Amino acid sequence: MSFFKKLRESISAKAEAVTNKFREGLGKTASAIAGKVEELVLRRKKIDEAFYEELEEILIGADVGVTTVMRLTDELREEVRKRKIEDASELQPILSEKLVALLREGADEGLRMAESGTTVILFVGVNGVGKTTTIGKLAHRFKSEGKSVLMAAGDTFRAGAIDQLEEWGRRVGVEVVKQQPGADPAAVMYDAIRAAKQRGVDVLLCDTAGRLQNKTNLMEELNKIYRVIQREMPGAPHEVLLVLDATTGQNALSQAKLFGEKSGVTGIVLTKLDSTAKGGIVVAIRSELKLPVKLVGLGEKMDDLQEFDAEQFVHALFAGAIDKEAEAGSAG
Ligand SMILES: Nc1nc2c(ncn2[C@@H]2O[C@H](COP(=O)(O)OP(=O)(O)OP(=O)(O)O)[C@@H](O)[C@H]2O)c(=O)[nH]1
Repeated sequence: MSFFKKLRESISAKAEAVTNKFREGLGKTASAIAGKVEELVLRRKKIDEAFYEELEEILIGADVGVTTVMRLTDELREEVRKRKIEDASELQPILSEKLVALLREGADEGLRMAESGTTVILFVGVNGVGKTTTIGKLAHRFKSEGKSVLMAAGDTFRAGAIDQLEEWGRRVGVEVVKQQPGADPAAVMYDAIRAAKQRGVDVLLCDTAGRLQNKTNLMEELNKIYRVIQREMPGAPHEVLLVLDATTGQNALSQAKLFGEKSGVTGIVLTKLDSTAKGGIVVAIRSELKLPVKLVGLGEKMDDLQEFDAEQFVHALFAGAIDKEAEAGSAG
């Protein structure tokens, strides 16, 4: 059975609404990757060196990252040799198969939740990447699953950050633990953990500051927050999620390297995938950082946050080709 067929069957078993979200949100990246690959296949027809070169350009242009692209095309060459393929049109399903495999590598899918008591999730990342929005969306998600949620306004540095979180709190009906602007964020976390324990809250979502002007201070501040949370609630934080803006492309990758080394990041949230044609950055993050992409932002609305799913992602990218194959299949 062709990989597209298998993928289509696996996807159709998943919730249709989620599939549509991925398809809508990834439209720009799909044109930049699958759209161009399709055009290349039609134009070149045969798989030769020039074909691979153009394919590499397309993938690099969509921010898949040079190292990952080289790895992918090496794997493709080997597969093409093994299967004795000459016709370029047979390559699309193999490319998507390789992408799914790569995105799944060592993947620890889904958020890690506490076995009992409060799950604490700490969000880190530079200003403007979408941290507050992600926390608001996730609070909404947990609430709609019937969980009790509390948010901690740990960004005491940026004017307006506390208000912004409170605004989300009002919108989704979740309380925010806060102190005055300029207060010690670790003290906010202390209060928040105490409140979460007292009230038996299911999930505590913690915002942090993202100024990068002084890296050492930021890392020290994050470490202090981490230590307070750990001391007050052994086993927490259950996740430290680094929020990255997909529209910043390779810059997101360097932010991840910067944060990853020192702040105990356990996973990535990639926001604004809907606003970029360079969603290939997901693949680069997965393959170059060995960090799982746990959540993706696919729009500005409350329910535009999805758990990352390698199959959904690749299916959304190649949806056009997959639909065509399905039509051809049903016609024949
Ligand atoms: N299109 C789109 N926009 C998003 C997404 N996530 C966040 N945004 C927008 O990105 C902008 C910045 O989001 P914030 O949540 O304020 O960013 P932040 O990281 O909290 O910023 P600081 O509080 O300065 O650290 C807002 O206009 C959001 O609406 C997404 O998935 N898609």
